[in-house]
Amino acid sequence: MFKVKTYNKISEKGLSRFNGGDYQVGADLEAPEAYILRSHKLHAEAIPESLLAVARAGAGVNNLPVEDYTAKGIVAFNTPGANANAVKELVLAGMLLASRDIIGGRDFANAQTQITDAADMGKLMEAEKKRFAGNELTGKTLGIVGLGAIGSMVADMALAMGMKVAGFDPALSVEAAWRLPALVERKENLQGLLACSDYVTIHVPAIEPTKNMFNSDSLAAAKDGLVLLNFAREAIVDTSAVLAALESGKLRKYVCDFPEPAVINRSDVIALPHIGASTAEAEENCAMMAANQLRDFLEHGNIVNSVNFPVTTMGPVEGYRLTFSNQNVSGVLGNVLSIFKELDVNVIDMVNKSRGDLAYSIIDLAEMPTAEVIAAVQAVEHVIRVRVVAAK
Ligand SMILES: NC(=O)c1ccc[n+]([C@@H]2O[C@H](COP(=O)([O-])OP(=O)(O)OC[C@H]3O[C@@H](n4cnc5c(N)ncnc54)[C@H](O)[C@@H]3O)[C@@H](O)[C@H]2O)c1
Ligand SMILES: O=C(O)[C@H](O)COP(=O)(O)O
Repeated sequence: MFKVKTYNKISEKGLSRFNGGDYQVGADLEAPEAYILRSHKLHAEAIPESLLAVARAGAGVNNLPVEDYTAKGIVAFNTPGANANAVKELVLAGMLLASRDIIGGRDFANAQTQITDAADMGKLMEAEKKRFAGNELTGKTLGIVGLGAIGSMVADMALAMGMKVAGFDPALSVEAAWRLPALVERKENLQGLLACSDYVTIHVPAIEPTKNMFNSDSLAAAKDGLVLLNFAREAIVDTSAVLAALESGKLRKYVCDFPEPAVINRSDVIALPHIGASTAEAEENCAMMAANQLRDFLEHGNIVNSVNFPVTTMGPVEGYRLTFSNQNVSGVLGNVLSIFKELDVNVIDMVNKSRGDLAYSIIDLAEMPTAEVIAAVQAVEHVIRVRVVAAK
């Protein structure tokens, strides 16, 4: 029996993935083996000894103490790309709302409750519509910062809208590069991207190198009248620099999914309450992916889409499987295999992968390892955590 503790509201379709397995799922569980959550912040919470894995149903993991998890051999998962389409669609909405005064026009029309005659209403609308005119997106340049799952979808969408697209992503993976449309013009630095763009949309993770990436220095390079869209995280943008740029006209509009008090109720800010991934489709996709990944790890020891462990898979467990994580230094695997030799344990198959300072191994054994074997592996220098899983 595995206990999976939930934080936030997780889609039922995702949680139903635990049906048919030996699982207890709920918000009030003691000594859980796993968490599944969305944006709930876990930095301040004690980490239970029982915890083996944490699945973030979503992309950003800045709400997780990932380094602490790594030190304890706890696997942190996210769900890459599972909510990207939802964010892409809201970016389009944000650009449209910033380009034409759709919200002002809606508010104006709704305010005319005193008019009862249709002809009078029509006359007023025609007379006042010039106040809400704007610009089209076609022909304008969109700069995309971060060309991963969301950034590449936004690029496709903008090209389909007839926009020119420029991108900046110094950490672009080969896989992400393959996904990018050839028409995206690659920029070598943020300033170059800001200088050529009418709209700039941010799709990078909140990590140390992206903290306050949009500050008074970088914004100074922007084309006058830029529309900046932040559907990534608050920490990436220095809000006081954004406010100064709005005052000076350097920025025309700031569209933001992570509002701070200083941006609320300004006519040049469109503030939304972190709804980029809040569609039924994205919530289901993320929850199903997170639950599937958790089950594969808890039942078989396999790891995909972790943010701290290497991808390590060996299919479903058919007999007896021992897994262990260790600091990535030489000799650990050899020492574990020596124990198997000494204690007469037959290895059937194995895989060993590393990622930075961490390594992880899955080893299929001919028999259930005894308590003596497990304790001996756990005692090997640099081994962090040992688990045994067996076929049902
Ligand atoms: N508003 C929302 O509801 C919502 C939804 C999903 C994701 N997000 C945020 O958006 C972020 C991106 O999501 P994603 O799914 O596209 O992630 P992703 O990992 O697929 O893409 C992130 C991209 O940023 C790039 N990058 C990293 N550091 C960079 C830097 N210094 N400069 C430029 N590029 C850099 C990476 O190389 C990668 O290509 C998430 O980390 C999360 O914070 C917000
Ligand atoms: O990083 C993400 O995936 C988004 O910010 C979505 O967060 P949410 O799951 O809390 O809506």
